[in-house]
Amino acid sequence: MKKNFARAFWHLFRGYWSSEHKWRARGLLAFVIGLNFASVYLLVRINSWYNEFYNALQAYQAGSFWPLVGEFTALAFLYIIIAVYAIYLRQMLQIKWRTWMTERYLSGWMKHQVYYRLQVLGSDTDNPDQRISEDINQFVTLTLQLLLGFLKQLTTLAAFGVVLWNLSGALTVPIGSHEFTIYGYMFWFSFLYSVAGTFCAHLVGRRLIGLNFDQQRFEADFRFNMMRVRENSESVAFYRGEPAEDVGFKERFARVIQNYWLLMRRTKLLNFYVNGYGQLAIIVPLVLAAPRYFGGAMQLGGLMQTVSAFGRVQDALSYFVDSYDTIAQLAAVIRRLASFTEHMERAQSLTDGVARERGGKDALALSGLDVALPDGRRLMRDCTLTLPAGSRVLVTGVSGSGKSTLLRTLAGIWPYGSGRVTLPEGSRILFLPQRPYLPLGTLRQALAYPQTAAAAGSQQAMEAALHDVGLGQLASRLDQTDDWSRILSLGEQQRLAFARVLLVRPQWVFLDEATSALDEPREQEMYDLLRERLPGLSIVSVGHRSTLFAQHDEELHLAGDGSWDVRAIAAVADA
Ligand SMILES: Nc1ncnc2c1ncn2[C@@H]1O[C@H](COP(=O)(O)OP(=O)(O)OP(=O)(O)O)[C@@H](O)[C@H]1O
Repeated sequence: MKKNFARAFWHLFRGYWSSEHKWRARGLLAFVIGLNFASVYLLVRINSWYNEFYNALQAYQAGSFWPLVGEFTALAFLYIIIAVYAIYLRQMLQIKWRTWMTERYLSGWMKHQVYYRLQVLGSDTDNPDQRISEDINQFVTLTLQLLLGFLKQLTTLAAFGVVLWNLSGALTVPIGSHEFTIYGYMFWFSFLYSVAGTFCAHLVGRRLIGLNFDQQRFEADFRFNMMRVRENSESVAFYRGEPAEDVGFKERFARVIQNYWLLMRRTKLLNFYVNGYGQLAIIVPLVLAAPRYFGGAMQLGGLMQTVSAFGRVQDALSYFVDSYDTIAQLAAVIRRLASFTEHMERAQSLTDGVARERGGKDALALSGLDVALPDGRRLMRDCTLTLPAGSRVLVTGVSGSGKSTLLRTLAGIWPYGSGRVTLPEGSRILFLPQRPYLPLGTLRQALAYPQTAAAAGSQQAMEAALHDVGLGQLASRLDQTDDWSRILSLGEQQRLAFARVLLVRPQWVFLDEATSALDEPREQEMYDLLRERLPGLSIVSVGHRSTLFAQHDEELHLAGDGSWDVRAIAAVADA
């Protein structure tokens, strides 16, 4: 498990650091590490300044006062510059790394229609949006934070450990008739103090981890509940579901508040402890060093330097123990990202069972085509068929017989099956799903999709296309940005999709229940429009309505058990 985890981390980590940006990235990282070392060095210098300064005060050396204040100012100034840039440059590295990873994941998610295949594979529970936006950010931030933090605190511990050791001298403790000498006793005490202190903080604070986790969960539930209502506002309004929703809201919000009270109480306890511990940390080194001070082995300067060094060693040690929370967080992020990466790689490497090529002169040819489900069940078996240019074929069959899946196979987005699909060479092909997708943005962008607004056609062509499909009233709103999939009725959206066909001017069009929300006269108008404006257009439609027969010449019927047959529509009508 640990080995897998380390491998997963390495897999996610190494990409950027061995990419084309590796030298700049490594250089920047080395520079940031160097700045961190420099800041520790300056802290050591400031720490020994305490010694000189307080000794000068104790000896009433007025002449040393201003030079020492000047030295402190210079050291502090340098420290500020270094501390600020260490953070600024770390963030720069963070943003570069995140950009690189995000771009990689976005292109991986888009490549080979992985965003769709993940759904087909049933791996969509992974919330790709969250993985790509939040988890990558967290992975990068936490990794750098831990890596640089560890290095810095390790250096601090080593540097101030030595300072403290040198300052402590030896403490002789008489026990019975024996005398024990503890060398570097201040160092050992600071060590024990931090370990014991952090352990107690853990005892008091560990419940907070679970409580915080629950808090996030309850907040998310509450938010999700409101989002559901927003998304389904019309249904809720029709049902007059406000009282039921109100109960749901209150229940979920009560959980948020209840847990927050627990969180507050536990935080109060922890704050008592943390503040007490912090105050004690001021007095403990003084008490420990006092015997040497009063014994004359140490001057005021040494005492003050000891207090400061004690604080640094203690901070550094606490950092290691406190980091377990961050490590746990990073571990969770790595687990989520690793499983997402694995699913994505699996989806990418899923080879299409059906060979797809361009070549048939103007004709669409299927040879030995099997369309299957992920579990191996065949929806269509051994289909060999040639549809010449200008064909108008209606695919029929009972619900669930595989009509849409056949279209997916022809579109090359369905990986399960075998055989060969040969698409007409050099023809433009367009697939229209039942629910047209309208991207965010202006109506012009929605109309142009999947082309860009600039490539789709002139203002005139767009307006004409809207008029042709009976949406002339929208022509003046082409540049209006809105949530068009909410504003337009499903029937209007379907007509917009027909306007897209007029703009793309394909030679082949595949319609998957693309007129299901239109009334029959409108449906006929749309088919007539295609015939009139795009003569020679080949049409393959999926649909249930009997009126569709009149728009097609042939019927491809799927029986649902894998068998299929093609018949001329006239024959169907005569029968
Ligand atoms: N991603 C998937 N994973 C597993 N099975 C699926 C998946 N998508 C579709 N199916 C199954 O494939 C079968 C055919 O579905 P398809 O949508 O092609 O049918 P259809 O003939 O178009 O139905 P309808 O007329 O109801 O639209 C159904 O039994 C469906 O449950």
